[in-house]
Amino acid sequence: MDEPVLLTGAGGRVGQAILHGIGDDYEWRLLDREPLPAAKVPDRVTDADRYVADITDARAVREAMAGVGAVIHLAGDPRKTAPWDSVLRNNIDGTQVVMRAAADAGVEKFAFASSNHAVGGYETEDRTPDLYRTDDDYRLDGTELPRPGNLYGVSKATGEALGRFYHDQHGMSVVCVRIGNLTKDHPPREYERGQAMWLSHRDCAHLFDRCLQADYGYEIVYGISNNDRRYYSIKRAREALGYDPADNSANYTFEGEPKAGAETNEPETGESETADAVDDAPAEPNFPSDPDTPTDGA
Ligand SMILES: NC(=O)C1=CN([C@@H]2O[C@H](COP(=O)(O)OP(=O)(O)OC[C@H]3O[C@@H](n4cnc5c(N)ncnc54)[C@H](O)[C@@H]3O)[C@@H](O)[C@H]2O)C=CC1
Ligand SMILES: O=C1O[C@H](COP(=O)(O)O)[C@@H](O)[C@H](O)[C@H]1O
Repeated sequence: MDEPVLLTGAGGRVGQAILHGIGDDYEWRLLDREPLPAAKVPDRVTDADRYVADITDARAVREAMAGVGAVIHLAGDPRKTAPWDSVLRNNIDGTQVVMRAAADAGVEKFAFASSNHAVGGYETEDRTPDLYRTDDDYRLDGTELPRPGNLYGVSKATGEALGRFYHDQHGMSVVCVRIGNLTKDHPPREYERGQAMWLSHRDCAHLFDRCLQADYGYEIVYGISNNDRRYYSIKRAREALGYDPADNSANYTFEGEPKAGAETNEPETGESETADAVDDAPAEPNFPSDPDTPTDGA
């Protein structure tokens, strides 16, 4: 794969998990609408490779895209309660701008941060909470139709469809990663659903590394760790990308503490400035809420 790799939304939680894991392995171009403090930027990235821009600004995105070999596209509104105005602008329009610029620039590989919320509607009343438990064998595997449970999920399903279009019409390799629930050092505490879809930081970095390295056409995969308790299959991620996750939420108690004797090998990342910065990331990031627009089904 040709470098550099453009990482949009580089300053956020997922972006920082990726940079903390594989920040030294690629030549990066980082784009975020917020300026990134030095602690969030790998040493080798020069000022010229840092873009403060909004992804809906087509001219700025085209400039950042020039000469890029691959894209990891994370920028957007990550809130499951996000109103339509925001997901329309940041997640749908923004994703189209980035994908179009990538296709026009001849980018080889494009990894899109989709979400579990693109298929949240499968978590019906009769399936839950059993679905979140080890002895339930129901699995979504990425071949099912999207079934969003909120407007944020609709925007992610739309991003997946845009990816299909840019693959079919322009030949760009596109992988849509339906990310589960990313948390650092331990699975979400006291949250069955979150523990079933946990994605550890190092598995996140490894998964997006595989998105940059593997050969594929168009794929939808689930981005979760190797959790015993899960309702998303990671078979396709293993087969198409060579994903080989290291972590498993079963090695932690319901409260998120490592179980005695279990291999809780998600390394403590507290020593890293970059990781500390991630930990401090706001749970509800920088998006104004708009009471006049619907947030159906949050
Ligand atoms: N954190 C998680 O567990 C999950 C995240 N995702 C997706 O992964 C992506 C990243 O999520 P997080 O890192 O958690 O979110 P975050 O809010 O921590 O990071 C998003 C970053 O994108 C930037 N950004 C937002 N809108 C932008 C725009 N219009 N132009 C330029 N930059 C913009 C923000 O400044 C921020 O640095 C999102 O697309 C989200 O929907 C999907 C599933 C789970
Ligand atoms: O798409 C996303 O999903 C995760 C997990 O969803 P939740 O319903 O369990 O909170 C969420 O944490 C993240 O912010 C969001 O972007």
